[in-house]
Order: sequence, then structure tokens, then C-alpha cells
Amino acid sequence: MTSTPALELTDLEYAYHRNVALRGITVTVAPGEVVAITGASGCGKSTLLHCAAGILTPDAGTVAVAGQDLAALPEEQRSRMRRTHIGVVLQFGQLVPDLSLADNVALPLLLDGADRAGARRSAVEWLDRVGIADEADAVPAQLSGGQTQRAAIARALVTGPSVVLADEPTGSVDSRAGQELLKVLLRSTRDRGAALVMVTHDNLLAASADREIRLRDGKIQHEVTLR
Ligand SMILES: Nc1ncnc2c1ncn2[C@@H]1O[C@H](COP(=O)(O)OP(=O)(O)OP(=O)(O)O)[C@@H](O)[C@H]1O
Repeated sequence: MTSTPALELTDLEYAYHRNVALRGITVTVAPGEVVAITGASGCGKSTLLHCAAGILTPDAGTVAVAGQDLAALPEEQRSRMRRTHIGVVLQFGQLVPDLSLADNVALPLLLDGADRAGARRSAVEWLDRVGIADEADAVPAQLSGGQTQRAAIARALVTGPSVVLADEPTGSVDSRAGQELLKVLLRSTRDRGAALVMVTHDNLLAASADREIRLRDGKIQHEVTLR
């Protein structure tokens, strides 16, 4: 018996006005699978990830998470599904500058109606898992790029998503910090059985995936199963 895919992107198309970025992309990601999206600059990697995350709405095609077509849901359920089933890590963390790391990580839980003390407890647990519990009360500006990215990983995973989408997650830090971050990201997702889709220019990141999907000019150029 095959399990329901964690993420199914079907015939996705997207254009920025006349600039066509995605030309019919179909990708199925299994629960727990790690997929690297690679390809030259401008081939559509970030657009694909942003469509999967619901940051952009595709012009055509569907995005299904845990078997549920997101466009078929009423707005409120769709937002809830995104908040609870999808974790997103962007290149520069995108933490809220005025909030402590603990409050940043607690935010998705609070938005989902959790009580403050429970959300804070889970946030600190996650900060501990990604190795920065000591910085729970610091604000992002007091921390290194690697530390803020760890907090961004904690924030993406705190709701227990079935899919984590990461856009150049190590792109803003040096290669040593990048390797550490990659380990944290892989461990955090694999431990929880979450699928991970990461957009990357970095060969090391791509090589650590189960499968690499290479894009060219808004289409899939080829796919390679790595393990
Ligand atoms: N906001 C935008 N407005 C107009 N065109 C855009 C916009 N964002 C991206 N594009 C165009 O869409 C195409 C795909 O861009 P996208 O950012 O998805 O590629 P990418 O593979 O992620 O590139 P990179 O590796 O440089 O981040 C490119 O031609 C790009 O110029």
C-alpha cells in the first residue's frame, strides 16, 4: 500500500506578468523524503517553493498537502492547514526583529490559539533542539546569521508540520555554519518524519537529499534519486 504523499504539486504554472517562471511542474514528495530543487539562477526554484508554501498562488495547477488540495478549501481552513502542516525557512530567517527568539518561535503556536505558557515551553524546547536555548531571550539583531537561521528552523518545525519548505536555508552563512545548519535541518525534519523540500545552489546540500530535481527555464530538466 502506498502512503498519501506529503506534498503533491501538479502541473504548476506561474508568470510574473509576461515573464513565465513555471511551465507545468509536477512533483510528488513522500512523507519523510528530502528533495533538493536545483538549477541555474532564474530557472524558477524560488517561485516553485513560494507556490508550494502558499506565498504565491499558481496561475494553473494544484498544490496538495497531506492529500488535501489547498485551493479546494475555504480560506480559513486553507490558512489553518498552511499554518499547521507547512513549515517555511527562508534565506534570511525573516524573524520578527522586536521579538525575542522564544517569542518568534512561539508565534505560530499563538496564532493557532495555543496558550502563552504552553507556546513558550514548546518554543524553548525547540530552541534547545537546534542548539540555542541559551539565546531564548535575545532579539535577532544580537545574534549571528547561523543562530537566527537555527531559530527560523525551530519556528518552522514548532507546529509539527508534515512538510518543511526551505529556500536557500544556508545561503546567508559561511560554509562551516552552513554545514552545521544543514545537519540541524536534516535531523529536525527526519526525527519527526517530515518531508523536506529545499531550494539550493549548494552542491553539498543537494547531495544530502534523497532526490534532486533540477529545473531549467521553468520546467523539470531531470530528476536523480540519490539514496
Ligand atoms: N517579483 C518578480 N517580478 C518579476 N519577475 C520575477 C520576480 N521574481 C522572479 N521573477 C522572474 O521569474 C523567473 C524565476 O525566478 P525565481 O526567483 O523563481 O528563480 P530562481 O531559480 O529561484 O533564481 P535564483 O537562484 O537566482 O534565486 C526569473 O526569470 C525571474 O527573473
